[in-house]
Amino acid sequence: MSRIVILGVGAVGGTLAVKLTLAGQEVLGIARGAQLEALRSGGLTLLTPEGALQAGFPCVASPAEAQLRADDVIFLCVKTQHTEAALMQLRDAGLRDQHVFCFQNGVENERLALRYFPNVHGVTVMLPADFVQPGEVVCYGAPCIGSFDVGRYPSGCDAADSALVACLEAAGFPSATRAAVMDRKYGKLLMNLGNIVGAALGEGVDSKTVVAALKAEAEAVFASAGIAWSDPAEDDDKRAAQLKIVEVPGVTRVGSSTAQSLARGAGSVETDYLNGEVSLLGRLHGVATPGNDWFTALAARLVREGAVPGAVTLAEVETALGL
Ligand SMILES: NC(=O)C1=CN([C@@H]2O[C@H](COP(=O)(O)OP(=O)(O)OC[C@H]3O[C@@H](n4cnc5c(N)ncnc54)[C@H](OP(=O)(O)O)[C@@H]3O)[C@@H](O)[C@H]2O)C=CC1
Ligand SMILES: CC(C)(CO)C(=O)C(=O)O
Repeated sequence: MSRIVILGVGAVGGTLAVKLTLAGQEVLGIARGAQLEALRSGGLTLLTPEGALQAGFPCVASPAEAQLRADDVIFLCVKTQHTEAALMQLRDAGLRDQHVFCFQNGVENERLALRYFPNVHGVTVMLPADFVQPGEVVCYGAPCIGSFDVGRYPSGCDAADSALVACLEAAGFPSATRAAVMDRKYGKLLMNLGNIVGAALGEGVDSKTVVAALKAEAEAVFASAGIAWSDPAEDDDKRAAQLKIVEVPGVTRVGSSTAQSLARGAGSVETDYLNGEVSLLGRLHGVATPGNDWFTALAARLVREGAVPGAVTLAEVETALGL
């Protein structure tokens, strides 16, 4: 397939860059900060349950330096709070009708992208990976590192989706086109409501009751809003069996992408577009979402205070949520 430009070479973008490069695909990374320096000097190392992989690929600091081509395919792999700025950079760099694939959680990225670009696709990302050290990503999925559903936004599938699925499969990611890809992304959003819970409490804490309360609010909101959703883990037994979270020897998993943002001191988290999406929909459709509201506010507080994962006690959460 033609050149793939990966905007955001972190956990998801970095994993894709290494696996696609090793499969012979032309890749250009767009990265920043210490990660850009590390990628330029030593490439990216991917630690997986089955051993380490390493790849070098060209990297630039912004879309303006990418010399975008008419047939480039863009992978958006930044967290949602960085999407608008990334889209502006792409537009200023001359992006027009090239296909943009949102390899991101939440359901807002595609809508943001479609305001500026006509060919936008959603991707459901099943790929548990940590990015904490520049130059290194750790993947915990086995026997496959990750899997994807791909489809046009808001719905449908086209030749670009099929070409991408073939390319992802050739790189070792079980993938499928899906005409209703956003149904899947709403289902994935339910899973991601627990991101901030694990980040706040720390990964070892039993937070099942808390997460179930957040999901129940979201399901009530989806029902009132008439939003269809499907569970990405349940309705495809074959692919579910292909990806389990397992240990990587010598490494302790940090946790969700939200926990990693706190651990890295990244200065922002994605919660406004995960739990905050539920709050927004609740307000639009007259459904109370006190648990998701509370965690969205908590996330902002944790960022403000420079907190690390595990800074909050279960007792504080249970009191706040009345559990
Ligand atoms: N990590 C995971 O296990 C999973 C993540 N996801 C989703 O995938 C998406 C990406 O997450 P993830 O890979 O974890 O994120 P990361 O924070 O690991 O990687 C994103 C990278 O993009 C960089 N970046 C942001 N804006 C720009 C820009 N304009 N130009 C260049 N670089 C930029 C960030 O830099 P900086 O750090 O300086 O902000 C960071 O290095 C999110 O929506 C997430 O929810 C989905 C499934 C699993
Ligand atoms: C499902 C999970 C938690 C995998 O790590 C994820 O999507 C994320 O980290 O954002």
